[in-house]
Amino acid sequence: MSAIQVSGLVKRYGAFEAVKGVSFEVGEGEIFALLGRNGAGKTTVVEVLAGFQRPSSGTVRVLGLDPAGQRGELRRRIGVMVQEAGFFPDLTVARTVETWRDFTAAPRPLAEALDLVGLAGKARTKVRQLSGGEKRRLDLALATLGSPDVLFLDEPTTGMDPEARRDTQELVRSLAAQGTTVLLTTHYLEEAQRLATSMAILDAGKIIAAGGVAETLAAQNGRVAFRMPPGVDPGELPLPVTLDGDLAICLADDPDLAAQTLLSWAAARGLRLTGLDVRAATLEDLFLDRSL
Ligand SMILES: Nc1ncnc2c1ncn2[C@@H]1O[C@H](COP(=O)(O)OP(=O)(O)OP(=O)(O)O)[C@@H](O)[C@H]1O
Repeated sequence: MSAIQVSGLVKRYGAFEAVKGVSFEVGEGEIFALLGRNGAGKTTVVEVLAGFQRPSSGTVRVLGLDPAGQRGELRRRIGVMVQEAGFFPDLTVARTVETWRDFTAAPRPLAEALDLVGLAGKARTKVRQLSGGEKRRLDLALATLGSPDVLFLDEPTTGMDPEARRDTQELVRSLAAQGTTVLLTTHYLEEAQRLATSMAILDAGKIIAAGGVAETLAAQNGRVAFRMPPGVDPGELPLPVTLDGDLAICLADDPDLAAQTLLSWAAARGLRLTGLDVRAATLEDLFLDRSL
């Protein structure tokens, strides 16, 4: 059974339709990334799934439950990390976690909760003295306190330094390996590519691309870029290119083969292709292609 099912979800704020008929499913233990630029509707979808907002129409199920109608039951089984956590600034990190433990069924011990997110050394620090990235980590400690079956992470690594981001990604991966289903939103396409098994790209409230990350990328063209040798007309090249200044860009489903073809062509003419850059498709390419 899918852990998350979204079918024809519409969410209106007054006359404004923020989510316009979105459908997707997330399997148990899967990491699913919801991508999209600012205002695409990602947070709205998470809020509906977590039971903070009612859908205007459409059906949403999390662990087979209706988040709006069965919120109490669902709350024990999900963890939510939202973009702006409402901490008490004068409580210490330890007190904050202890307070949350009181409201959580079968919570992790305090030390384990802090250790999990790398905040063990900050137990006695007041929340208002934490950096932005440390606050995100505290938020993650609270979201994972009850070892939830489904974890919603809205931009979990925003504001974190590269090391904390890596640690958080590692934690998300290990939680998923233990069976937790994770739905995350992110602006970092590289993060989605590294973590998620499937994804959907939202644009202005609609899904414009969705599927398995590996399959979607395999269907996307890779890219060969190089500086145009002086005096060469693009029409002379063995493969079609587009020009960006003197940078020639060739899109190809097999970029290694395209690079070989171009290099052989250049070698036969005694030319060099400087600045040669060959790479497989990334989510970034897909995102730029689809949101034009
Ligand atoms: N409570 C609300 N009332 C009115 N409009 C809202 C409300 N919440 C969100 N919106 C609008 O709905 C749209 C989607 O917002 P949402 O926060 O879901 O986007 P997002 O993809 O999460 O963006 P970001 O990446 O900036 O967090 C935006 O245009 C936003 O202004």
